[in-house]
Amino acid sequence: MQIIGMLRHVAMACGAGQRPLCSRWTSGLPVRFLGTSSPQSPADASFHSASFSGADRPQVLITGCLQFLCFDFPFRKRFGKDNVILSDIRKPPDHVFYSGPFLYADVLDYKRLREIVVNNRITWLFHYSALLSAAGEANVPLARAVNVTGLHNVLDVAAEYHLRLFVPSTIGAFGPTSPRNPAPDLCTQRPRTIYGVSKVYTELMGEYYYHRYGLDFRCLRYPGIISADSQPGGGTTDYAVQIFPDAIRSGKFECNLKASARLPMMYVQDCLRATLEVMDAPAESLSMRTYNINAMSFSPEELAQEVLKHLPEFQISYNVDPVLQAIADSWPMTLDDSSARKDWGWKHDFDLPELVTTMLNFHGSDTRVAQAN
Ligand SMILES: NC(=O)c1ccc[n+]([C@@H]2O[C@H](COP(=O)([O-])OP(=O)(O)OC[C@H]3O[C@@H](n4cnc5c(N)ncnc54)[C@H](O)[C@@H]3O)[C@@H](O)[C@H]2O)c1
Ligand SMILES: C[C@@H](O)[C@H](N)C(=O)O
Repeated sequence: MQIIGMLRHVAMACGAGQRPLCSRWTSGLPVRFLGTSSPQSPADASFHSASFSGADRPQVLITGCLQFLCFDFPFRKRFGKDNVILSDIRKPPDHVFYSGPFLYADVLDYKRLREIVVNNRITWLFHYSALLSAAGEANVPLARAVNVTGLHNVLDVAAEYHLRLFVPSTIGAFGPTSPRNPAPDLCTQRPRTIYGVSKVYTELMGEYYYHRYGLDFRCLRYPGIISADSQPGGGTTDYAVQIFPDAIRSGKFECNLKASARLPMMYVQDCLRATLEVMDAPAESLSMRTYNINAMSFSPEELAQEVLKHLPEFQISYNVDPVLQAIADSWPMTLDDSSARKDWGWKHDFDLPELVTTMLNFHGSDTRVAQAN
């Protein structure tokens, strides 16, 4: 029903002339990108994968790259500095602006996305723009626009230009009626946040475009991602990022989730490696288009215990936010990622002790540099 509703919405928008490129219809579906192409079978879909070989380096576009997940380093290292275009609607900091191509790209602007893809001969697209769980509940219309309408634009551009498309999903795509320990790849998914609903829609639409148009869509359900490079962007798992700078700077941390709120988490380096690995995987090795990936699973209490091993004076207190806690309660405690491990060899490197050592070292050296300056 949800998909039909969305398609109806697109149909109405086209009828009202809001989408100039949406002028033709096939089998009752919007075909702003279809031209004369006919539906492709999944077997045809592997054609797109096979076309990237030898010296044929992917030309990469990344949307929404400026906030939490810092894609610059591994992606440019992997594909070459000039072959990766970073984009966002925010103003880039110096280190991003001077490190390689950066463009303004609002994912709500379909024509601009097409222009960037055509002018730069883009072949792979990583679509990261989104509003996260807490930010989405704070502004549902904006989350619906960026996470759903933005996704429509990206899917259509990717299908039109035969791009390989990666879009992350999340543990937030599960809901209170999903199995929690662990959540398998395929199960009931009835999330209660606009973020989760938009990500289930992403998974289904990507799979649909794969079957219907042969789009090479690949998707991973990320756990809560922990990185030291930037500020978290309004998620339920943000506490597990903020605890480290607070522990180093003040020796204290006030947590907005319960001590026992256990969630799946992953260090950013594992997350980005998984993303590159699934994009590199031969199409024939993928038995599905959306995979769970798992690394560690911990509660605030357990994370604090691990921090205490390094900082014996560290104190954690709890001031539980009921909205965030309700979201956390509806998410899995851990994910079953056996299919990712079997199909394309996924294996995480960072468990809780390595994560804590790495994060504290990063913020410790950061603080020491700041003090020295
Ligand atoms: N951070 C996590 O723990 C986590 C976990 C699971 C999945 N993910 C997924 O990874 C992706 C990135 O997450 P994040 O933590 O970096 O999010 P974030 O909120 O920190 O960053 C999102 C980026 O999207 C950009 N954006 C917003 N509106 C836009 C628009 N109209 N056009 C273009 N860009 C726009 C923002 O400027 C921002 O830079 C999201 O799709 C999210 O669902 C993240
Ligand atoms: C889990 C993830 O999708 C994001 N960090 C959030 O909490 O919303």
